[in-house]
Amino acid sequence: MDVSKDIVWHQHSVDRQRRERQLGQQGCVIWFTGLSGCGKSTIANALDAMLVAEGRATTLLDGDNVRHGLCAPPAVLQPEHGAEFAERFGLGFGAVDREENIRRIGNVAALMASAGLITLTAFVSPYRRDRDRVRKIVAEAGRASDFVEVFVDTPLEVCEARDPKGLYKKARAGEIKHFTGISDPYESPASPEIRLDGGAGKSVEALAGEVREWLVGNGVF
Ligand SMILES: Nc1ncnc2c1ncn2[C@@H]1O[C@H](COP(=O)(O)OS(=O)(=O)O)[C@@H](OP(=O)(O)O)[C@H]1O
Ligand SMILES: Nc1ncnc2c1ncn2[C@@H]1O[C@H](COP(=O)(O)OP(=O)(O)O)[C@@H](O)[C@H]1O
Repeated sequence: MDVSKDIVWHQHSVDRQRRERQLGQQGCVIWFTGLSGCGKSTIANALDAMLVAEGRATTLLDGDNVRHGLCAPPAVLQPEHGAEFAERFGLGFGAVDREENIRRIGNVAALMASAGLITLTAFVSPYRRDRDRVRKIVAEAGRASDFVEVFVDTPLEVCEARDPKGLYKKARAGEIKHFTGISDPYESPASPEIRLDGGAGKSVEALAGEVREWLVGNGVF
């Protein structure tokens, strides 16, 4: 039985253009990607604060936070939902789990952009194919220019020296499997809209400012 045939798209009376007119802006997705510790969350957070101070409507989705709820690991789901459910829907860091993590986030981000929000996301998102799929989802929900990939290009040595959560230390000790940059790959974006030099001594505000300048310069706002 093909259940998908029984699911029909519902056209709502308030469309995207109406929501965007009301907010006085166009929705988009600003997708930060990079190694753990490269600065994604901090820079996205600073940009978010800048945009909100200018009166723009934004939202910020962050890997660590989303993995507490929408994309929780099996151990978080198990007490409430049971072992079978947790095993089926809980997400870890293997390639397929990351694929599903980014698929869920990508769809949520596209929905938020469709509601007219400037949607900032901060996920490691190490696989090019997963990021490209999100680009496609976001473009299909609106315009091709709605997806802006921001590669926070910080050398592994710098990220590892920062190690604010002690995760690199654990990964080196073999206590965390599939750790990006150590025991798992990171596929750098081939042609991101924006590349930030996260390890060159620039301040977080300067890097967030670079993204803002690009967005204004390229007519995203
Ligand atoms: N194995 C492994 N690899 C990478 N990161 C790990 C891992 N285990 C835990 N963490 C912590 O989880 C955060 C990354 O979650 P994401 O949802 O962004 O990852 S992914 O996009 O699905 O690859 C990441 O957050 P950031 O440091 O903010 O990037 C880490 O704190
Ligand atoms: N441009 C920067 N210069 C100096 N320290 C930074 C810079 N960007 C981020 N940091 C610091 O690096 C650490 C990791 O940043 P974070 O935003 O948590 O990275 P990610 O979200 O990519 O894991 C934090 O302690 C943060 O304060």
